Amino acid sequence: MPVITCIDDLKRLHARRTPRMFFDYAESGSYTEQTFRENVTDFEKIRLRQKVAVDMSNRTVAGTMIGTPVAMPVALAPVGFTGMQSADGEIKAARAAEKFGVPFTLSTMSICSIEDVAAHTSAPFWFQLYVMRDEDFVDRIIDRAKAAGCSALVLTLDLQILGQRHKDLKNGLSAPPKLTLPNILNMMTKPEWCMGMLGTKRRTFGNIVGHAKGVGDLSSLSSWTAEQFDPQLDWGKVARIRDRWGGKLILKGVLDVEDAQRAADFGADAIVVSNHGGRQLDGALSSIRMLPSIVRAVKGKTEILLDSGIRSGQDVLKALALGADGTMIGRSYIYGLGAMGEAGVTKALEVIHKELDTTMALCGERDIRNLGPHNLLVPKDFEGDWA
Ligand SMILES: Cc1cc2nc3c(=O)[nH]c(=O)nc-3n(C[C@H](O)[C@H](O)[C@H](O)COP(=O)(O)O)c2cc1C
Ligand SMILES: O=C(O)C(=O)c1ccccc1
Repeated sequence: MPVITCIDDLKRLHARRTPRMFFDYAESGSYTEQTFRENVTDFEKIRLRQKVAVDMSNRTVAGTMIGTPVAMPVALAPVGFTGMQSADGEIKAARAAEKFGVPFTLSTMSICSIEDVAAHTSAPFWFQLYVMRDEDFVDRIIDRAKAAGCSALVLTLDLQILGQRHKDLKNGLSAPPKLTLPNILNMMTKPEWCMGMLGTKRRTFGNIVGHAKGVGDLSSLSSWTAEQFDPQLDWGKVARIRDRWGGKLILKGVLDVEDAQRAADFGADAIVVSNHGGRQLDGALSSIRMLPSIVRAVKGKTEILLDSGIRSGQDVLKALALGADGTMIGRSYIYGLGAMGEAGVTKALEVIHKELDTTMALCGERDIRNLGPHNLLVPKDFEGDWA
């Protein structure tokens, strides 16, 4: 068993143990990948203020997210195809999150269905909705999430049409994977993954296949998305979904001050400041750079979560100190899942928890709720002078 000390170790192991098409899918951003890269490099530009000779005993990084206690304010973000990174991946990730005491979010585009995940966990999870053209399907999946006891609906607003990720087209990404000769040869070098997949029946989109009529051919994600996702999604339709759901609502993919204000006025319990991990609008600014202006506009009116680019506890601390109430991680836990299944997701959470706790102590803080701009050194031009 290799020694894992950081998220990057999990990423290397993920690349080694999981078929190329699925690792590449996770590791891609859209088009030139500028936004994907800057999500990470912009975190590096923010520096931390060291404080010494401060009592650091009895520390806590525990908090709450949308009113529920959490071991740390870090939720697992919705990730499509999770069950292709490792057999039954959504169940593994949900179990790891439950044991750790953080929320798990199940994607509409998951391999394990809502019902499957609910049957294999006991903590309520969050359900992420993509709005399809088929309103009956949308109504039914909302009802299914309610029936499964999901504690929040995460409505994703930044992907009605897919940003192109070049590698997915070259690899012929699909679930189940297309058995071309290069794919078969590559899979033969990943024996543990193959054994897992042979041992499960869950190899395609469990929330959709068998539930939506006329789903068609799912092998090309971009044309499938264009056919199935509702391009007319607007605030009116968001209201219809809010009313049908009736529970806690989180609006995901907000990257603009006016949109954040709209979401807050709309009564969202939380927003996720996100550029979808750099997978959608290439050229958008990083989420962390957009955070301060959104905090100034809506702090206290709706809970502010942030994702895109978090690879460490230091990154979580920076987001909280800049005013986020909580964070979500996507790739950081997917690397763990692809590397070592459920144990790898647990490892990712342990790594981030330990880094967050240590970094908080070295900043001279004992309670995560006391973090603020006083802990940071932010370059004067960080937010940029954009017209
Ligand atoms: C492989 C992959 C699949 C994703 N699938 C979904 C999805 O199905 N629904 C969704 O709302 N967001 C999806 N996202 C976006 C994540 O929820 C999250 O916003 C993003 O991963 C955050 O960036 P990070 O990976 O740098 O942490 C996906 C991200 C990745 C990397
Ligand atoms: O890949 C993604 O980022 C994503 O959200 C998605 C969209 C459509 C189908 C599967 C995943």
